[in-house]
This record gives sequence, structure tokens and C-alpha cells, in this order.
Amino acid sequence: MEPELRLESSLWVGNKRYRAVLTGWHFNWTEVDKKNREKKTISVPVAEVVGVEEGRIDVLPRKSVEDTDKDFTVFYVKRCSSGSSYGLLWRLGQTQFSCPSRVLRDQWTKHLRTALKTHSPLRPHRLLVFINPFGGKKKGRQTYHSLVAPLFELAGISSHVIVTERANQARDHLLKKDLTGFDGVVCVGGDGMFSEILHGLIGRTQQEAGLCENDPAVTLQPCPLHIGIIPAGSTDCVCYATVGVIDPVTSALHIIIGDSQPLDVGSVHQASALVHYSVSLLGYGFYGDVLAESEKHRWMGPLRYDYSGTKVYLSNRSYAGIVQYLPADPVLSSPRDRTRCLSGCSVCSRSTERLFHHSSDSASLHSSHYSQFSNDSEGEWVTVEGRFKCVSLTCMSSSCPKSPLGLSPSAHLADGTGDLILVWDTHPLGFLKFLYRHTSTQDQFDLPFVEVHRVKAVRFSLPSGKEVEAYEETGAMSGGIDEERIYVETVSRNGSQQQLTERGTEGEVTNEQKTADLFLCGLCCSKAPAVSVWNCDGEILPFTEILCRIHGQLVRLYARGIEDGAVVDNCSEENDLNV
Ligand SMILES: CCCCCCCCCCCCC/C=C/[C@@H](O)[C@H](COP(=O)(O)O)NC(=O)CCCCC
Ligand SMILES: Nc1ncnc2c1ncn2[C@@H]1O[C@H](COP(=O)(O)OP(=O)(O)O)[C@@H](O)[C@H]1O
Ligand SMILES: [Ca+2]
Repeated sequence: MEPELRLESSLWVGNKRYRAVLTGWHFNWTEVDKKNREKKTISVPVAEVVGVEEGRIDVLPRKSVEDTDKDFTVFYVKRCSSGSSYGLLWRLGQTQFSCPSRVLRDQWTKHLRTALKTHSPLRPHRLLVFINPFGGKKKGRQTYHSLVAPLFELAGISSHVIVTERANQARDHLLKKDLTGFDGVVCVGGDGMFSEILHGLIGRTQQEAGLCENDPAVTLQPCPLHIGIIPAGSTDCVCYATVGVIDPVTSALHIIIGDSQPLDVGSVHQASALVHYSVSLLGYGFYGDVLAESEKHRWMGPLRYDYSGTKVYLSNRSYAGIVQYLPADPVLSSPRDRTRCLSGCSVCSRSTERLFHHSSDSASLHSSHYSQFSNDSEGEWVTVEGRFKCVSLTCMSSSCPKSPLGLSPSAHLADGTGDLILVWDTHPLGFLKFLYRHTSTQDQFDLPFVEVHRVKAVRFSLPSGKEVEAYEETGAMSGGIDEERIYVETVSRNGSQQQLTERGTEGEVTNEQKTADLFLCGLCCSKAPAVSVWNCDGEILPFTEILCRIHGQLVRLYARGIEDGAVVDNCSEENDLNV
């Protein structure tokens, strides 16, 4: 720290005197009694100071409580245990200080603001905010305006807000519109909305870099803009797995202080075309069937997954398939090592070095992305074939309120790998045991019909003859194989063939709905369908035979991973605003 940023003086909070010190990375104030004995110290990392204002200020509603020219107010992050979740809730703390003179007050506010700039270089100044008004319980707009916007305003962040009017509006905006001047993009919605932002930003970055997203062997360019998630969806898995709680205020504070969490992304391809990106769940069998069923019951909101989950479980299906996977280096980590990827994870930090060639310089992070998919470094593919209850791939733990440790509790957010979970066909009670274990700390992989592998890529295909058989079965109800084929629509985007996927717009029959409808015909047939569908972060994919490759740390979120619950809970300190 530059020496001139150090500042120390007596300050008053109410009628108590404090010795305040701004030093290094911290702002501390220690109560001093009449005999000059030091009592309790409050210490706030400068990086967690939200804002500094002259006067005595309250935030909600924002008003100057008392206008004195010797006072200033500091707003900062406080942590509270969240009770039910593993992560910590963040709240806005505030302390109003009085100085002996106006000159000293100005010195404090100037030094604190300079320290903020020095110690949190990634704080956003301007954000592009997309609100899905129909996500989850349909409270996105209200959540943003009542809880998030006042905090952004306090932190001096200007935001351009777009309330979406159709599915894929956010994605299209990010692909085509001028993004100059924005430091990040905020998504107010669920995993489907996040997926739109992900597609828009990854696509835009590759367009500008002249890279072809369709080729699974291409090393994609990491996105320069950060993504913030204000949870307002049904599953909110990406938020939960990267922050540890579903709480709009906590997420807003992570955005304000410019936290940065890299995230692995899977690119899903069919033949030589990109179909979709995935971060949370690429699932065939049970999870695909649940999604297809749940699309019919969107009106139920988040409950649609419980209803559909029960219905699909009772239908007791399994599907034939061939799964091929490219194992990750087992020396680095394992999905069964019982570790957890927490804030500051050492496995992910080491991966940054491995993925980006030993550089802490962000410019070279972007230019020298390690090629891990070229033929000579691929390694050996492993093939398994049989009948599965489900085949799932996740780039991270995919923890969510339904499953607090997630689909793969030891998976890492940013290690360049995904976890492939194979659940072989088994009796219904065995499968129920597997599902039920997701809701507790019991190991869902410790079952004889379950396998988990840490992988760099996965291929899925149907045993020969099965695809035709599948189309014939669904075709019997819906008019034949050609009808299925015409649902697969490709459009040209910037010269490349790109799969167009739309979901959820009322009154419009989309590709996914058509694919789901075809699939659901199978549900009412006496004969169970021979194929399932892929659930890709809440989207139904219109293909069965796919290849997915994991791209290490392709995007960055305004988050820091799940904080260890043992970290000090300072919520009970005085002056908590409890926003
Ligand atoms: C007997 C108790 C059974 C409990 C089963 C618990 C298993 C839960 C694992 C959930 C993993 C979720 C991974 C995330 C998926 C989301 O991308 C996706 C879309 O979310 P959204 O856009 O918010 O709608 N959600 C799902 O596919 C829901 C799967 C629910 C399965 C029961
Ligand atoms: N204005 C809109 N009308 C209809 N669908 C929308 C709109 N905005 C976004 N969507 C789509 O809604 C889907 C679900 O959104 P999401 O916010 O994830 O809610 P949920 O978690 O409840 O599924 C997303 O795939 C997104 O593309
Ligand atoms: Ca990973």
C-alpha cells in the first residue's frame, strides 16, 4: 500500500471514542475508554467497503439523517449465518463516524475512496441488467427494484435495465448490440435466464475473436465481461453453487465489490454444430424426462419440478445408450475425494496456472489459453454401454436448495473438468435411495449401480438401430419421423450454422416444446419410449447423440465461491441495516 493511504485518528461513533486506522487492506476502528484502554475492534477489509458518504446517511429509503459537515458514513459487508444453507448471507452494515473537524472528515472520505479503487479493481461502474419478469415466482422485477437497485445506487453503479419481453431477447441483445462501456452483465432470473446470458456473451466473444464455436476442438476465448446473478428463478443452481445462498442482497453485494469467480463451461455439439453451452446439468434419462414433463406445467412455478419428478420417478424408465468419456488427470483431484470446492479453492487455483500457462497477468490469461483438446493431448477415451436410469454431466457441484451438496459434491467450479455420473438401470427403490441421498450428506455415489468419473469430454450415442426405433415409436403418435426431423431448425448466425433454441414464450410453439411434445407422446403410450431427451441447464436439446467438451474457466461471475461457514459471523454487531 502506498504510504499516503495510511490514515489514523480518533473518531466518534455516537458518544464513544474510537481509534480508527486505515492501513494495508483493512479499515479498523477500536473503542477506547476514558482511561485510554482499547476495547472491541471492528475490522473491515477495504475490498468489502461498499461505499463512503459525507454526512449521516440511511439507505432504504435513501435519506440524509442529519446534515453535519464533520460526519461521514461507511457502508460495508457483514456476514450472517444462513441457517439452512451452507453459505453465508451478506448484509449491508453501516457506521456513522464524527470527526473533530471538516478537514479530517474530507481526509477520511478521500483516503477510503482511494483505497477502494486500489484494492478492488474489478468493481463495476456500469452494468447491463436483464430481468426475466416470468422466472420462478415471477418476482424478478420487484426483487431488483426494491432490494438491488438501491444498493447499486449507493455504490455509485449506473445500470441500464432491460425487462425482457420474450425468451432469448437477452441473448440476442448481447450478440448484436453495442456493449461498449459496460463492465458486466446482470441476470435477474433463474438458470435458464443465466444460460441466455452465457450464450450471448460466449458467442459475442468468439465472434469478435474470429473463432468458430461449432468446432469442439477450438480453444474458446474467455469472456471479458463478468456476469452477476440475482436469483429469481426456480432452481437457481448456478447462484447457489457459486455463492452458497439464494439471496438477492448477498448476490448484489458480491457484484458491487467486484468479486470474481471463474467458471467451467461445457460446449455441447451434434455432428459439427454447436448445440448449446452448459454449466449446471447436462442430463439424459431421469433429468431429461423431468424437464420435458415439467414444461407442460410451467404455471405451477418452481413446484413443477417436484410434481414432474414424482411422476417421472413413478414411470420407472431406463434407457439404452453408449457413453464415451475422456478422463481427467486423476492425480489432480477425484469426484470421490470428499473435498469441497470452497472460496479460494486450491485445486481451482492450480488449474488456473495449468489452463493459462503460469501467468497472473490478465492480458496473457486471455491470449494463451492452454489447448487441452488437441489430438495429441486428448488421452484415451473410455467406452461403456448399457441401460441407464440417468446419465448426467456437471461442470460444478450443482448444489441448489433441493440438494444442498449437489449432483457432485466434490466437483470444482473452475478446474477445467466436469463430473460424469452414470446411474445404471436398477430397481425403483434403489433409484429412490440415490435421489434421496441428494437431499442429505449421505454419499449418493456409494451405491453399486452408480459410477462417477472426472472428465474433460463426453460422447453419447444410441446403440445401433435404437434411434430409428425411437422415432418410429414416437412417430406412431405424432405423424412420423419426418415431423420429428422438421423440428430441428438451423439458422445461420454470422456465417456459421447454429442451432436455434427457444423456450417459454407464450403462444409460440418452440423447438423444445415440439421435441418435448413428441417425447411426451411416449409417456401416454402403453409402450415406454426408447429414447429420452437431454436436459441442458433447463433447455431440452433437440438431439440425442451429442459430444460435450469442457472449457476451463470460460466465463467469470461476480462471486467468490462458497465461503466456509466457520468464517466469522458479524451480523449481530450494532448498526446493521438488515436490508
Ligand atoms: C426424493 C427426493 C428427490 C430429490 C432429487 C434431488 C436432485 C436434485 C438435483 C438438482 C440438480 C439441479 C441442476 C440444475 C438444473 C437447472 O439448470 C435446471 C433449470 O433450472 P431453472 O431454469 O431454474 O428452471 N433445473 C432442472 O432441470 C430441475 C431438475 C429437478 C430434478 C428433480
Ligand atoms: N419475457 C420472457 N418471456 C418468456 N420467456 C422468457 C422471457 N425472458 C426470459 N425467458 C425465458 O424463460 C426461461 C426460464 O427463465 P428462468 O429465469 O430461468 O426461470 P425458471 O428458473 O423459473 O425456469 C429462460 O429459458 C428464458 O429464456
Ligand atoms: Ca469443473
